Amino acid sequence: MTSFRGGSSSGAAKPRQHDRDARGGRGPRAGRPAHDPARMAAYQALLAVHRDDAYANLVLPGLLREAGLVGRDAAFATELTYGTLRARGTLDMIIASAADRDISRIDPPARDALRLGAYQVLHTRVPSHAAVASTVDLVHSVAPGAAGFANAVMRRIAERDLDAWLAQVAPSEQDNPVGHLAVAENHPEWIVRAFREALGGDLAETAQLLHADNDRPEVHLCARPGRADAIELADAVGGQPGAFSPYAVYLGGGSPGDLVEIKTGRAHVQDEGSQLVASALIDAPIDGQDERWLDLCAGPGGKAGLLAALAAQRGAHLTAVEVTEHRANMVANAVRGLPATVVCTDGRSVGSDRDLPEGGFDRVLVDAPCTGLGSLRRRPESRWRRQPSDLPPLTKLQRELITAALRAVRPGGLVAYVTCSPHLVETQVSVTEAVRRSGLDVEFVDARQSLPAGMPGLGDGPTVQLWPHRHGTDAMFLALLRRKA
Ligand SMILES: C[S@@+](CC[C@H](N)C(=O)[O-])C[C@H]1O[C@@H](n2cnc3c(N)ncnc32)[C@H](O)[C@@H]1O
Repeated sequence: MTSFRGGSSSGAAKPRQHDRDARGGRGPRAGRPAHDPARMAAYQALLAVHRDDAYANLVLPGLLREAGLVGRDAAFATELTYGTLRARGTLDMIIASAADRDISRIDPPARDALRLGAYQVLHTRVPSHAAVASTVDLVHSVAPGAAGFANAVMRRIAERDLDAWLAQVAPSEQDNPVGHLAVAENHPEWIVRAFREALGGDLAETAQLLHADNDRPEVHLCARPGRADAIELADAVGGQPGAFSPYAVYLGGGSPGDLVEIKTGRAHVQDEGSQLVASALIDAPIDGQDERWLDLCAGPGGKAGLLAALAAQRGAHLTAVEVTEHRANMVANAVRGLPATVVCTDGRSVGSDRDLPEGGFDRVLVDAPCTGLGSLRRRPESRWRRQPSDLPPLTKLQRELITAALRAVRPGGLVAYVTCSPHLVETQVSVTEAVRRSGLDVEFVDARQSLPAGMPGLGDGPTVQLWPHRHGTDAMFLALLRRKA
């Protein structure tokens, strides 16, 4: 049932942003061989993230496999990798203070090894002497000339606990409460300011959010409507049905990729918040025809998979648009066997692409490219990679895609604008500006009405902001718009 229309990959993957870590970084074998596969796997993951702009969640499974790490060793390597990446900014301040030099003046291989070592000393139950010795061994292996330096720095770090270091390197709580919180909770200050603003200025709640960002999130599955039932799926995988989405299952442990339910397309991995905002578009009432659904930014296909499964149940058809070819292929996989057409084109070409006629759709999802600040807990490195300068090009694209969606939907139809970011500039500002500039007659629909009855913490409407610390979901934003004429 699924068809695919290919196109150019005009919006090719964004160019890599090389930070100063890109200058170097060595794998093992430069000096003494390492005898600690778990720490070496974590080190190599850090190296790939900092030198090659890799994503830890993509690169680590392969490193664990190559090293033959399973069970507790794999869990330890994972904890070291994710924890070190999350805490990087604060660890760097502590390392710089202990080394008495700017972090940029420490060679990348030694720097990553020290980050791993400092994380163990300050955040884990690994005894300090073991953390110091294993770090020096690691530096011997990857940057032999820096072993003495690493030994001295690690010993200095191990002289104090985390609170004592925070008192030394963080701004004082009285003078700069946001700066203090940022260092104590391992987030860049500009992100803490943005979160606080989105939470109405409530610093105590912001602290809860930052804390939730630092917790290892559960894996959520989506039981595909018509193919699986959430309660049966939860039983089958040893998980729990979700608190809010009727399709959600919280996976207790294990690797989701190994589950037969995933391999056979009965379920897919998807944060519960993503399930809620996608299904809210379909559950909101509209008058008249309701068969032509459009997902304007579909790659890699999580929401398209859910929408296409719902389309199969409700006699609708999904057009799933994605600008990059490799992501369009992922969408095609996600909707295989379901009533969907995948179109590889720019979503802004509504009216000029034959697959995207003006007024040709009853429901349109715009899950726009964004900073992803709402899923920091799932992407440990991204909080230190993102910059405020990412916002202007993203918000421009967001507004253009919303405008395209408003042109694609028929009068009376609905558009859902979704971001995986709570940054007000990407949420409220993008959507109100796009509506204002569109010149079309558009009204905001109360999105809370399309979420499960009794769901707490949804604010005053009409838009909805989900939160990790309130709902256990990623911080997804949802605005529902009805085109009146
Ligand atoms: C936030 S992601 C969408 C996630 C997706 N809805 C899901 O649930 O898996 C945004 C997607 O929009 C794509 N994109 C970026 N610019 C686009 C454009 N001009 N037209 C269509 N897709 C675009 C990106 O390549 C990316 O795959």
